[in-house]
Order: sequence, then C-alpha cells, then structure tokens
Amino acid sequence: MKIVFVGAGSMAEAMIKGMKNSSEFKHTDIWVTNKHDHARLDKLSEHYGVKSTYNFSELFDAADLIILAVKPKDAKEALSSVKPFYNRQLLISVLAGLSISFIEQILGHGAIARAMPNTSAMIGESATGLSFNSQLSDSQKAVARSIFSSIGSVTYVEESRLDLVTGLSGSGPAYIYYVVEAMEKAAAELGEDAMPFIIQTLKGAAHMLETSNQSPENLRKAITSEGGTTEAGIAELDCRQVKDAFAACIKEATVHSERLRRQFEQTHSS
Ligand SMILES: NC(=O)C1=CN([C@@H]2O[C@H](COP(=O)(O)OP(=O)(O)OC[C@H]3O[C@@H](n4cnc5c(N)ncnc54)[C@H](O)[C@@H]3O)[C@@H](O)[C@H]2O)C=CC1
Ligand SMILES: O=C(O)[C@@H]1CCC=N1
Repeated sequence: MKIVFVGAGSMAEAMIKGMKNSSEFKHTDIWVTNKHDHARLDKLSEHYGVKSTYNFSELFDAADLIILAVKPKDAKEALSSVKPFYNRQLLISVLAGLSISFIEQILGHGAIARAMPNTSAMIGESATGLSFNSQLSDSQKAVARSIFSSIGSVTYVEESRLDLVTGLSGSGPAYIYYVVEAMEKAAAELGEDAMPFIIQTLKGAAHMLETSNQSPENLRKAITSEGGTTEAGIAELDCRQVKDAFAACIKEATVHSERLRRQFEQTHSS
C-alpha cells in the first residue's frame, strides 16, 4: 500500500517512526514531501528508509493513502497542490482546526478522515482520536484505524469532539512535561538524581491507572494517610486551585481549536 505524507515535520516523523516499528507497514511503501527542505527529506530517507520526491506525478502515482501533515497556515496551498492528483483515495488530515468539509471544498468528494494524534506516536504511545466522512469504505476505515493503532491507541469520535481531543490529548503531552518541569525545579537539590524519580513515578502512576481498575480518586486516597505528607502536599495544590487551573487549561485549548478553525475558514473561504 503506497502511503504519501504531505508535510515532513515533527508529526510526520513521529508517525513514520511508529509505523516503521509496526509489522503492518513497509517503510519502502512510504513516500514523503515537504515545502522545500531537501536536507530534511534526505534525513528522513536515511533514518527510516522512506522515499521522497518533489515530483508530484511520481509522488501521487498509484497512491492508496495521502496523509496531510502540514501546519494549518499551509493547508490551503498544500491541498491545492494535491488536488490535480487526487483520485478520491483515502486522505487523512492530522491538522488541528481544519474541518473535513473544508478539505472537501478544495478536493471535492472523496474519502476524508481527520485524526488527532500526539507526539508520543514516536514511541508507539499516541492517543489518537479519529473521525471519518461518509465516503470511506469499510476497508478504508480499517486502514485508517490500523495506521493509528500502529502508533498507539485509537478511538473513533464524532468530528465535533475532535476539538476536545485536541485540547486534551493532542496538546496533552505538553501539559505533563510542564508538570515535570515544575517537579524538577522543586527537586533541584537532588540535581541529576531528580529526573529518574520523576519519570518512574509517572510511569508507575500511568501503569496503575491502566491496570488497577481503580479510579484516580481512589488511587490518590490510597496514598494519602491522615496527617501525612501527601495530605500536606495536596492541601497546597487545593489551596492554589490546581484542579481548576487544569480544567481551564483544557477548556481554553479546546476553545482555541474551535477558534482557529473558524478563523481559518473565514480567511480561506473563497
Ligand atoms: N506537533 C504536535 O504535537 C501535533 C501536531 N499536529 C498537527 O500536525 C500538523 C503538522 O505539525 P508539525 O509536524 O508539528 O509541523 P512542522 O512545522 O514540524 O512540519 C510541517 C511540514 O509541512 C511542510 N509543508 C509546509 N507547506 C507545505 C506544502 N505546501 N506542501 C508540502 N509540505 C509543506 C513543511 O515543509 C514541514 O515539513 C499541524 O497541523 C498540527 O496541528 C497534530 C497533533 C500533534
Ligand atoms: O499546538 C498545536 O496547535 C498542535 C495541535 C496539537 C498539538 N500541537
């Protein structure tokens, strides 16, 4: 199956790396292009064995699947360059804030899917939300699912929920890194030793959430002895309304995804 990435940045690389490690896709069937960064394409070819070209006839010839992975600001130009070669095959966009209907307006009818992965795709641990238009065959739906299950978990969601998925898990790894930055700063006295404690604590907690069948609240309560250290620490978080801050963070990222989509569609509607 010939897979073409239009856009060769961090998200494309994360997906290619994940797909290369999966037995389902042959790296020699993967093609990439970008705007004009030859060196970047050479690096991807060297590292992952994928093919690259700026010759669009060659690129899109007999392509089964096109993955759009450019920044939203470049989407119209990239889609316009795909259009002459688009043959109603499956196209999956991973762009934040670009609707399926906008893509259809440029390309015409075809099998269009939208996905919101995250950069943990690089290690096969993305949490991806996936939506389809009504034109996908069952086998195209299966292909879309298998692409994203090769780089982590995949959940079908209505397109209207993708803004929330973007604010929650698309941007989500950045929120966790932010918390880790704060923990590392707080434990500066441990120096280099702090990070292994933090990483293993995160890994252990994630694994407990995944395997214990317990709610996060119960898991937290099991650590919190009356009059103990955790209670003292959590009281500081409560006092600073950290739960509210996280709720506001996810809400604002979600609303911003909607906002970007509206702005994009207003700017490019003609
Ligand atoms: N980075 C992340 O954590 C996530 C990003 N996304 C989405 O993925 C998309 C790509 O993001 P990144 O990979 O981070 O961006 P990036 O800036 O690293 O890469 C963008 C790529 O698009 C190429 N490009 C620009 N115009 C082009 C054109 N006309 N034709 C062909 N290629 C063109 C650039 O040369 C570059 O290779 C964004 O729309 C973003 O919303 C989605 C989930 C997570
Ligand atoms: O920050 C962004 O706009 C992109 C979308 C999800 C993660 N990064």
